[in-house]
Amino acid sequence: MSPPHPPILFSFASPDDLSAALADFILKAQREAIEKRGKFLVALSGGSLPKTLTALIGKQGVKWDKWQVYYADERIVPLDHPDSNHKLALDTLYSKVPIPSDNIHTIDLALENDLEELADAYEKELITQFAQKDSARFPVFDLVLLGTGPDGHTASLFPGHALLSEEDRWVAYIEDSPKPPPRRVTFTYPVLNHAVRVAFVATGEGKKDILPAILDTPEQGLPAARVRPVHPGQLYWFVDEPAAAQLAYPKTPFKL
Ligand SMILES: O=C1O[C@H](COP(=O)(O)O)[C@@H](O)[C@H](O)[C@H]1O
Repeated sequence: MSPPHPPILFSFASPDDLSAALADFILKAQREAIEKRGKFLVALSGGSLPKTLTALIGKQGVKWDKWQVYYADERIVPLDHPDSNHKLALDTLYSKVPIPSDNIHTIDLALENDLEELADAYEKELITQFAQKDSARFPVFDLVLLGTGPDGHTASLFPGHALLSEEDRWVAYIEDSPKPPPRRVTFTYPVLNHAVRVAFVATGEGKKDILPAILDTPEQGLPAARVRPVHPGQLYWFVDEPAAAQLAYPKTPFKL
């Protein structure tokens, strides 16, 4: 099997420039996905990511009715709680665009007392979506959008955690997240690393110390550095200048 492609790093002068380029990138991914399978399968993160998607609001060509959106990770709190990744995406994006609510796949909080069951139920929701055409062992998202914390975690995969070695489950749970809230569910590497494309987005000075550890010395094995989609999948990094300040990794001029 061919080795994974190296990550492609795009750096932008400002968060607004980044957001505009990311919107064009997403639109291209959407076009290709709809041509290929009639829908656009996207996984979203929480944290600082949703606000980088606001350039999609009102953008020509976005086929919101074709999007099927899942969460790369979610915190076990009510869906209208300020810590909920869904609430963040709803407030920042969905409430401002015509995406059908049936196309947004949230966790089932009726199962919150049994996280194994809750994670299984979310995994089944993926199986329903992907079983139609992809008979592969893993779901193949058209686009996974990730962030990384200052500790190098991504989704809810934290440094040194046992979940970094999960090879079978698509959705796993943790009850000891070092970042609150402690109870969460997360996609595992088998899902993240079978996507057609994965894009990390990192903005601001707060990310400048961790990015070299992820991109320049990936052998350190930080959770974000372990995202390497299998061939022919492609990994992209969208960063702004303050986040990129200490990176040696070569930048590629942005083009679609
Ligand atoms: O807890 C989380 O953190 C990461 C990174 O968040 P950021 O605010 O530092 O960008 C986020 O990607 C993840 O979805 C979230 O649950």
